[in-house]
Order: sequence, then structure tokens, then C-alpha cells
Amino acid sequence: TGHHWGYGKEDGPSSWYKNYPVAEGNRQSPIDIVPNEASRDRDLGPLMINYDHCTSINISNNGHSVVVEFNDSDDRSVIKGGPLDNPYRLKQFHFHWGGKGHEGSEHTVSGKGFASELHLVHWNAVKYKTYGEASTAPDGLAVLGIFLEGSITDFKGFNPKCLLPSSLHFWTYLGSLTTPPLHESVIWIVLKEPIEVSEKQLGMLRMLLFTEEEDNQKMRMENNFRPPQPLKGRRVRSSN
Ligand SMILES: NS(=O)(=O)c1ccc2c(c1)[C@H]1CCC[C@H]1[C@@H](c1ccccc1Cl)N2
Ligand SMILES: [Zn+2]
Repeated sequence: TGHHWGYGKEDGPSSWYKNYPVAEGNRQSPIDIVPNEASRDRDLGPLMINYDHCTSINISNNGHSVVVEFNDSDDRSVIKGGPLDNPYRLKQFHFHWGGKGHEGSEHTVSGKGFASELHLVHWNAVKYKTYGEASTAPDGLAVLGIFLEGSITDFKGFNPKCLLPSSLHFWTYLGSLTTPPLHESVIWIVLKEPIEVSEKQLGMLRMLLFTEEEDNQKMRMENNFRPPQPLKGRRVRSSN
């Protein structure tokens, strides 16, 4: 199924274009966000996030990240408002992280990275019948990106509701999946305020192992982040 890809020297982000030519497309993610080049857009209403009745199904290691899947058979956990014309259903969340310090997030802010980045993945169930169909449509997915930075506080478990920072101010732009198949189907919403997690929690993410399918040797899963991609004339909007 599909081509093997990873974050190593041979199969990492700089080689993805070979099997996924869209890697060189016009709306690739992540990007470097430059706050004072973002345009404040008064038409951007507030983000409305309702995870009150979210039901997580499982937590798994898909070989590229640790993923928590949710029941998306109805609109119990949705995000709407902001740049979105419809409610988008929560499907899963996962993380990207680095081996140390301020490397590990996918988006950067004026060139500054964070220790990790949480992606809450939602799909447009109003316009599309399945997640798979939405994942290839230009307005099919909405991913909420939240920066994690190391500090002494803990975050309590994986309930996405308590993973949100106090402020829902955000940047938004049209982009793509940050991993193969790199579909240009994501409306990105990146929160300005990072959440704080403890070094212990970050250490846990860094401890996760994944297997190399072929030679089945254990490899450390870290630095599972794609570097920022060319903006190619796209506008980044900012909530007021
Ligand atoms: N980092 S990210 O937030 O830009 C992101 C968000 C959603 C998805 C992906 C990456 C990729 C990575 C694993 C699965 C694949 C995709 C998907 C899942 C199931 C079926 C089809 C597809 Cl394309 N879902
Ligand atoms: Zn991701």
C-alpha cells in the first residue's frame, strides 16, 4: 500500500517529491509564519471548538507518530467559525516532535520552532461522505495546530478539551497534509498561544519507538517533522 516514507536520510522530507510530486505544489505545509506579514482579517469570526462529548476510540503508533482516534460518526466533536464555512468533525489528533530543545514543531513563527506541535485533524462531513474523500478535497480538512513548549507544568492526559490554550487567537492559511500523501486539502488554523507541557511529557513522546517495516530494526521516532515549505504567494490571515 503506497510507498514507504519516513524521516530518515534516505526516505525523509527531501525525497518525498519522488513518490509524491505534489510535494512541490503551490499550497504545501508547514510554513514559517511571520506575524507582522499576516493580514488581520475582520471577517474572521471567533473559532468555536466543541469537544465536550468527544469519544476517543484508541491510541496507536502508526509508524510516524502517536495517534488518538475519535468516533466521527456524528457531529459530537466539531470545530467551526474562524475561516470555516461548515462545521468540521474531529477525526484524530497526533503530535510531531524533535529530539531536543526548540526543534520539533512543523510550523515556525519568525523562524522560531517549538519542542512539539499537536495536530487536531477535522473533516468536512457536510460536503463529503467519508474522511478519505475529504482528505483529497481543497476544503476537505481543517487541522488545528497547537505549539507545545517545555516547562514544568504537566498536561492532564489526552482529553483534547484540556489541551487548548486560554486564547483562541489564530493564524490561518490554505495548505496541505505535512506528510505523504501531502494532499493540498487542509485549511490550517494555528493557535498563537502555545501550551506548556512538562519535560517528562516531552520525554515520553521522544521515547516512542517505531519499527522500520523492511529490516524490522527498532528506530527512535523523533524529529518526525517536515521543514517549512515555500509560501508561493499565499496570504496568511490573522484573527483580531
Ligand atoms: N500532519 S497532518 O496534520 O498534516 C495530517 C493530517 C491527516 C492525515 C495525515 C497527516 C497523513 C498521515 C497519516 C495518515 C495521512 C492522512 C490520511 C489518513 C487516512 C486516510 C487517508 C489519509 Cl490521506 N491523514
Ligand atoms: Zn501532523
